[in-house]
Amino acid sequence: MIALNGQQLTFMSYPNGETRVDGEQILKLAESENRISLKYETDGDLLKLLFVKSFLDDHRCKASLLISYMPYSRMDRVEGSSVFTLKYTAHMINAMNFERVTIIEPHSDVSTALIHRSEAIYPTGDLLQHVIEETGFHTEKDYLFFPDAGAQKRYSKLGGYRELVGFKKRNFETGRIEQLDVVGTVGETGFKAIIIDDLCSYGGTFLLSAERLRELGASEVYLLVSHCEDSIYEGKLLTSGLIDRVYTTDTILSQASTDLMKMFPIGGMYK
Ligand SMILES: O=P(O)(O)OC[C@H]1O[C@H](OP(=O)(O)OP(=O)(O)O)[C@H](O)[C@@H]1O
Repeated sequence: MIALNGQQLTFMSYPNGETRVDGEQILKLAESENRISLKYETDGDLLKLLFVKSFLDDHRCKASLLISYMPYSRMDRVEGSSVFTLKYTAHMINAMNFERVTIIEPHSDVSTALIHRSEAIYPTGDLLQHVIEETGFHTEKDYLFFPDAGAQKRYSKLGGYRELVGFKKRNFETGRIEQLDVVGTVGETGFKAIIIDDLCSYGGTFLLSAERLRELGASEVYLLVSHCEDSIYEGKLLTSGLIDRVYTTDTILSQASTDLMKMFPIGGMYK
């Protein structure tokens, strides 16, 4: 999905699948300085972004870009036979020459290192306050849980909480999380835990996290994840009985289809 200055653009397709871009629609919304928002749904959105930005360039209109979820941000290194596709996605975005690129919670610093004139923003800090109020979380006796060192680093500015960190091993051939150990100890049992991370795909990471936290004595386990794919509904997390509620945003997810999920409209806020 592409929005220009807060208005979603519509695209038609030619019979062979090529995209028909309506220049009149773009020019009606265009100003001398423009904000393009990308809500990544398919790779085709990257091509649409190129068409819109190039058309604005031809009309001497400047544009900045907001990326709700940075596509390929997890492919931030070479792993086995997996290609470093984030690097090539960043090349594409750099070639479009935006004035400024703002990325909502990229998976790692590699995204902002590769994309020119970019910055990352982290709405999870604000959302955590909502979750704390809604769940009755006590900072003196309850815990935040980061499933891996990357999550702990990403949210290192969230000070003043008791923390537990996971150490996870993913099999890159199958994509499955094969092991997740908790680093740190807890005092009393019967505590609440909020798992915090950037992305939920099938939810395997959080299923194992919730299992470990319950074994340690957690009585309530919540998940706060900034980006959530619709594939969460195909995984076992929501039916496991191990998670009390999932809090996420609309940066990827289309809708919260169960009461177990709460979706904050962040993508809209940053349009
Ligand atoms: O729902 P799931 O399928 O479990 O995926 C979610 C996990 O995947 C991502 O990490 P990833 O394992 O890619 O992190 P890495 O950079 O440490 O490999 C993300 O940060 C979550 O931790």
